[in-house]
Amino acid sequence: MTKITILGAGVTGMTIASQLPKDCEITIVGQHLPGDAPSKDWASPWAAAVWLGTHDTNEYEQKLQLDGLAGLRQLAERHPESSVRKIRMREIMDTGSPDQVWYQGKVPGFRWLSKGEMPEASKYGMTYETVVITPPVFLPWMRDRLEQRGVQFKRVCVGSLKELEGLGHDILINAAGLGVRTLADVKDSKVQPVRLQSAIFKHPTYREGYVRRGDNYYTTAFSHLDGEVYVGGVIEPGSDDVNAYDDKRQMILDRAHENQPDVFPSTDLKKAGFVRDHASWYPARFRKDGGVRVEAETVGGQKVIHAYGQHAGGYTFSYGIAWEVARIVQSTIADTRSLQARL
Ligand SMILES: Cc1cc2nc3c(=O)[nH]c(=O)nc-3n(C[C@H](O)[C@H](O)[C@H](O)COP(=O)(O)OP(=O)(O)OC[C@H]3O[C@@H](n4cnc5c(N)ncnc54)[C@H](O)[C@@H]3O)c2cc1C
Repeated sequence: MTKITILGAGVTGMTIASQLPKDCEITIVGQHLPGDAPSKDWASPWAAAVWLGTHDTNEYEQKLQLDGLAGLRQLAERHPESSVRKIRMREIMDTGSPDQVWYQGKVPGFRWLSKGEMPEASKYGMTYETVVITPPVFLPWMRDRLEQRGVQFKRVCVGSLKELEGLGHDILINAAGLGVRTLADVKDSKVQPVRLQSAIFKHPTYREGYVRRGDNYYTTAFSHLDGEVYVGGVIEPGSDDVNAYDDKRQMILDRAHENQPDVFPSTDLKKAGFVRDHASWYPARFRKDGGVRVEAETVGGQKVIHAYGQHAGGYTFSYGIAWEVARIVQSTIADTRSLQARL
C-alpha cells in the first residue's frame, strides 16, 4: 500500500485526500485543522467562498478551475449537507473586453447581460450558475468524511519538509498554503499574502452573487443562502494585516449601495444590517510569478508533489488541483512499480 502524507489541512489538502486512490494510506498533517477554534493563521475558514473564474490565468489554470467547478457541482447535487449549493452569479465589467472571459460558454447557464441589465458606465457583463460554500460547515464535514474512510489527521508544525521524513511515506504532498514561504527546503517567496477586508450583512431575501470589477476597484455581494451576505471588499496584495478599518467598512457599504440600491437601500451600517467584519488574507502566486504550482519534485530525497498558489481561488481550483495531483500520484506509483519489477 502506498503511504502518502499531505502537509496542509485546508481546502487544498483535504480535497486532494478525497480524490487519491482508495488503496493509499493517507495522513494529513497541519498546524491548523478543521474544527479548531477560529484562527486567522490559515486561509480556508475565511473564504467568501464562491467559484469565480480568475481572469488573469493561462489555459492550464483555466482547466483546473473548470474541473474545480465540476467537482463542487457534484457535491452540491449529491451532498447538500456539505454546504455547497448552486447559485446564480452576475458579473459586471468596467474594464477589459469580452474576449478575456475564457469561461464564456463553458460554465452552466452562461449568457451575456444586455445593456439594460447593467449600469450605463459598464462595458459588458455576464451571468451563469456557480456554487457558494460555507467554510465553517464545509471544512469539518470534509474532515469527518475523510476520517470515516480511514484518513488520519495529526497536528504537526514543521520548519521544513525534511522534518516529515520520519513519517515513512512514499509520497509527500505539499499543500501548505502561505507556509511554503517559510518551509526551509521550499522557501517560495513568490507566494505572498493578499489582505482582503469585507463585511457580513443580514439580508433575509437576497439569494444571488454579484461582482463588479474596474481597473482599481471591485465590489462583491455573495449570498450564503442562509440570510447572510458576504460583501467585499478591499484587496491589498503583500499585506497579512487581519484588522478591519472603519473607513474601509463604510466604503464597502457605500459601494454596495451604489451598485445594488435595491439590496442595500441604506448606507447606515446599522440600518443596512451589518453583522460583523471579515478581514483576512489568502496566499497568492500571481501569473507573472508562475501562477498555480502543481508539480512533482524530489526534495532532500523525498518524492514531493507541490500544490499551492491558487490566488483567491482555493475553492475555485480545489477539485482541479486534486485531480491533477491524483494523476501525478498514479503515475509515480506506476513508475515505482515498474522500477521494482525490473530489480
Ligand atoms: C476574505 C477571503 C475571501 C476568499 N474568497 C474566496 C472565494 O470566494 N473563492 C475561493 O475559491 N477562494 C477564496 N479565498 C481564498 C481561499 O480561502 C484560499 O485560496 C484557500 O483557503 C487556500 O487553501 P489552502 O488549503 O491552500 O491553504 P490554507 O487554508 O491556508 O491551509 C494551509 C494548511 O497548511 C498548514 N501549514 C502551513 N504551514 C505549515 C507548517 N509549517 N507546519 C504545519 N502545517 C502548516 C496550515 O496549518 C493549514 O492546515 C478567499 C480568501 C479570503 C481570505
